[in-house]
Amino acid sequence: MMETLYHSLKDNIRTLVNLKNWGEEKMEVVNLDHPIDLTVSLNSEPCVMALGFFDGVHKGHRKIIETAKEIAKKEKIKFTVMTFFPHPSNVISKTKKIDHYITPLPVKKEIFKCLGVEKLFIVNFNTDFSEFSHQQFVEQYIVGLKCQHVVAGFDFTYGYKGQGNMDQMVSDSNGRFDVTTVSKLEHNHEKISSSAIREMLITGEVQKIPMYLEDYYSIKGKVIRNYHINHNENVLTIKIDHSYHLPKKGLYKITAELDNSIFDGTFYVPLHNTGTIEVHLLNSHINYDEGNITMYFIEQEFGNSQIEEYENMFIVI
Ligand SMILES: Cc1cc2nc3c(=O)[nH]c(=O)nc-3n(C[C@H](O)[C@H](O)[C@H](O)COP(=O)(O)O)c2cc1C
Ligand SMILES: Nc1ncnc2c1ncn2[C@@H]1O[C@H](COP(=O)(O)OP(=O)(O)OP(=O)(O)O)[C@@H](O)[C@H]1O
Repeated sequence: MMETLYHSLKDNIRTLVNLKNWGEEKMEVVNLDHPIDLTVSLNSEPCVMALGFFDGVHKGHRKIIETAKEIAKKEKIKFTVMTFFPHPSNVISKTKKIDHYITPLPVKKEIFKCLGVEKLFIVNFNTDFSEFSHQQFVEQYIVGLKCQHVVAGFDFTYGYKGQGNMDQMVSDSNGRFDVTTVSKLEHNHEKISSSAIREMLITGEVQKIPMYLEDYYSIKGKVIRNYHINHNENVLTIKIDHSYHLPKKGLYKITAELDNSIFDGTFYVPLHNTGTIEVHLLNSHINYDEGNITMYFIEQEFGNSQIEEYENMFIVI
C-alpha cells in the first residue's frame, strides 16, 4: 500500500516539476507596514481577498485560495491574498512562539504565484498591528484596499485578541463587501491544519503529511558543494532557509529534484536548522556544484534505537 502511494506520489512530483516550469505567472507583492500607507490604498483595484497566515498552504488553505480564484474570475476583479509575517505568536506573549515554518515566506510566495494569485499583501504583524480592533482592520485593510469580496475559513479570526470571526466580518462589512466562509476540510474526522502538520514533523511521521499537504513535505535549497563518495553516491551540501521547520532528528528517505531530474537519497536531519545541510543522493553521477534543489521527505528510515548507532558510524568516518 505504502509502495503504491510512494510511486503515485513520485509521479505527482514529476507533474509538479512540469507545472513549476510553466508557472511563470506574475504576482505583485505589497509589503504593508502598520499604519498603512495611504498611497497603497489609493493605488488599489477592486479585488477578492483570501485571508490567513497559510503556513504550509495545505489542502484546507488551497480550498480557500481556489474559492477566491473562482470568485475573482466570475466577478472579473483582482485575485489577492493577504497574509501576515511573522506568525502572530511572535508578538502575542501568552502563546508558544512559532518561528520555524512549514513554508518559510519566500517559499509561500512561490506557491501563491503558482496558484495564480495576482497580488499578495504581506502585513508586518507587529505589536501595534495586533492591537488594532476588528473594525479598524476592516476599515483600513479591507475596505481601504478596495476589497469587494473576502474569503476565509470557518475559524478565521482577526483584530485585537482575535475578537473578530467570520460572523463579525459580515457585520463589520456593513454591506460594503461580500463574505464567503469556507467550511472545514477534514482528514479522518480531524481538521487539516498547520498545527497537525507541525506535530507530524515533531514526531518524524513525515509519511502522513501528503494526506494534509497534497504533496510530500519538502525543503528547497541551493547546492553549494558536491562530492562523490563512490561511483554510485553523491553528497551535496545545501544552503536552506534558517526558518524551515525540520522534521525530528534522524535519517529519512528522500526524493530530490535537481535540474528537472529526480534522485532517491537519504538525509540525516540534525537537531537544529543551522541553514546548511548534507544529503546523500544515489545513482547521481553528475556533478552538481550549484543549482536549486527540492528535497521531498518520504519516510523515516531508522527507528529511534538505531539513530545513535548511525551517529557513531559517522564519528568513526
Ligand atoms: C488586526 C489584527 C489584530 C490581531 N490581534 C490579535 C491579538 O491581539 N491576539 C491574538 O491572539 N491574535 C491576534 N490576531 C491574529 C488573528 O487572531 C489570526 O491569528 C490571524 O488573523 C491569522 O488568521 P489565521 O490564524 O486564521 O490564519 C490579530 C489579527 C489581526 C488581523
Ligand atoms: N481545514 C481547513 N478547512 C477550511 N479552512 C481552513 C482549514 N484550515 C485553515 N483554514 C483557513 O485557512 C486560513 C488560514 O488559516 P491558518 O493559517 O490559521 O491555518 P491553520 O491550519 O488553522 O493553522 P494553525 O493550525 O496554525 O492554527 C484561515 O482563513 C482558516 O480559517
